[in-house]
Amino acid sequence: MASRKPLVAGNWKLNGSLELLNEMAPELKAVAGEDVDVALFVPALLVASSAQQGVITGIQTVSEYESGAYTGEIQASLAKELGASFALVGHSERRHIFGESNEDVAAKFAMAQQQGLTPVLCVGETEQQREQNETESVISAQIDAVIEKLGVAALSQSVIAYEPVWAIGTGKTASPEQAQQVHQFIRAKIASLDSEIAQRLLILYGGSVNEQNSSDLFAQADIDGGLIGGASLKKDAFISICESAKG
Ligand SMILES: O=C(CO)COP(=O)(O)O
Repeated sequence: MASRKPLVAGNWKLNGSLELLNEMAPELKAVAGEDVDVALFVPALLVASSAQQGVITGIQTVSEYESGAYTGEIQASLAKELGASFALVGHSERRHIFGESNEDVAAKFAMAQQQGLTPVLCVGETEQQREQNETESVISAQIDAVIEKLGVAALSQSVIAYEPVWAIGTGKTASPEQAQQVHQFIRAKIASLDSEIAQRLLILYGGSVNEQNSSDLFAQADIDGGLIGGASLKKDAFISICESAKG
């Protein structure tokens, strides 16, 4: 079985500051190492500073357009040039607040990859969809949009983040068993198309991860780290979450 190096990534969303970045960067580099990769999805305007300080850096969204008359959009190629290595695509806040469809997300995934960024495809169901037993079909459709556009091989250069919408920013974490069940479903779904890609794929969990619950979540067989919102803005909490992902 392929061994997977855990990745813990902070998603600062529309929060944080240059000051916080300067304070956290040295400590994040110190905690990262052979046992865990640590990344930060900072607001776009902080990407250059974060990367210059040697932090593995991601951008929170990219435009599906390469360049041109699209005022306000974020150019994937420029994020790459400024030192980003990852791009979040399809975060539930982009899907639900900004109306991004599965097809939009697949287009952003394609553009990120085309420009040399590793896309982190966020998937997850709402509370209502879970209650109606639609979790697997919703997540399948979110992943299939990418596979239909680019083929399953595209997933070999990507990361998937399972973030149940009902667990984001609510303090209601999925239990380790609930999360593992969905992670296992995602890996099995991809394995049915390509087992090697599935074995190597990092699948992160996100949604109210904190320093109390991270160890149990990360101990699950198919959970390869986390995507951390609120707790990634608190230095000590975030460092302790990163530590807990080490074997
Ligand atoms: O959306 C998230 C990370 O992308 C999760 O946010 P919280 O950790 O604040 O629930």
